[in-house]
Amino acid sequence: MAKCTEADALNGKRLGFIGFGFMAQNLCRGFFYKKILEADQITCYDVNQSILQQVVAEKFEGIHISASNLDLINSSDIIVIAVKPNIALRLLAGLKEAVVTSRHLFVSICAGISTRQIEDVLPTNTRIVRTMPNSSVAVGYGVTVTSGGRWALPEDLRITCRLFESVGICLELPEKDLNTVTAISGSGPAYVYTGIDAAGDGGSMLGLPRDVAQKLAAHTLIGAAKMFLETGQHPSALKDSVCSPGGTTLAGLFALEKGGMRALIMETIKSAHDRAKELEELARRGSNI
Ligand SMILES: NC(=O)C1=CN([C@@H]2O[C@H](COP(=O)(O)OP(=O)(O)OC[C@H]3O[C@@H](n4cnc5c(N)ncnc54)[C@H](OP(=O)(O)O)[C@@H]3O)[C@@H](O)[C@H]2O)C=CC1
Ligand SMILES: O=C(O)[C@@H]1CCC=N1
Repeated sequence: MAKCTEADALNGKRLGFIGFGFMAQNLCRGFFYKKILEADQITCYDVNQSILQQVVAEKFEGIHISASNLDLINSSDIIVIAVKPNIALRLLAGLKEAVVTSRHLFVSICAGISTRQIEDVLPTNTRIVRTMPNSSVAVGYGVTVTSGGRWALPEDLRITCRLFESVGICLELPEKDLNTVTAISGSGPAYVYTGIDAAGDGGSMLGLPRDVAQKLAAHTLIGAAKMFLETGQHPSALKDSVCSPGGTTLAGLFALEKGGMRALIMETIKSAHDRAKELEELARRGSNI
């Protein structure tokens, strides 16, 4: 598991987003927040031009808006593919050959789609890095995993990691693991939000203001995660240290175990992984169902 750092890898690079929906905006917000790129270095294109103009004016002043994906590629060095998986391959296959040149690096954030699928629709030798970031990049606490395609150079992985490391942690793993990563950290924020929401309901049921209960739950998550990461102790040992004999925690854990929490989390990850694999096949057909 390689961790990447490269201080000046992004100097002067121009970054373009194909698709400027939730995730592209999260990334852009993170890059702005961490001041990793100047607004002038970023270009975006989205089919929803009027919404795009409004979003850029309100949140990302100074970034460029392209008139088409072709224009965007012409004016960018690093192209982030940020459309839905079922759209990506057909969109890329529709690009004229001459538009994609050896100076371009394509960075896909699409769930399920393999580097081989992208390579197959772009000119031979096109450099591609597949990534799986998560939405927390927006606040600088993202988790991203990268994997290089057949023609990606070590420098391409360094640049990509530099980019994503600026908005969280970034690891490089073999591509065979990317669907599992998607199921854990890519989709993970949604599981966590559901847990915070449920804690809000539980607290509220007992008379605590819902927002207070949600905040307690969120900070408890941050604290427990930091304890695990910083002490290096096994999660079971940390759990045991909270459980006083005959106390409240074991009473709560008993309810969790009866409800099948462990199996449920494992099943959740397996289901999301299996869906990522399905997306690979669906992308081939240009379908999402
Ligand atoms: N959301 C997340 O937390 C994460 C998402 N991802 C991946 O990121 C990608 C984008 O997801 P997300 O941001 O959630 O999706 P969104 O639907 O919010 O964003 C995609 C955007 O691309 C637009 N679009 C559609 N066709 C084109 C086109 N031909 N050219 C340019 N833009 C186009 C869409 O418009 P329209 O809506 O009109 O179709 C939409 O605005 C997906 O592949 C997903 O797997 C990865 C990690 C986390
Ligand atoms: O739900 C999805 O398919 C995308 C990929 C990971 C997070 N959102």
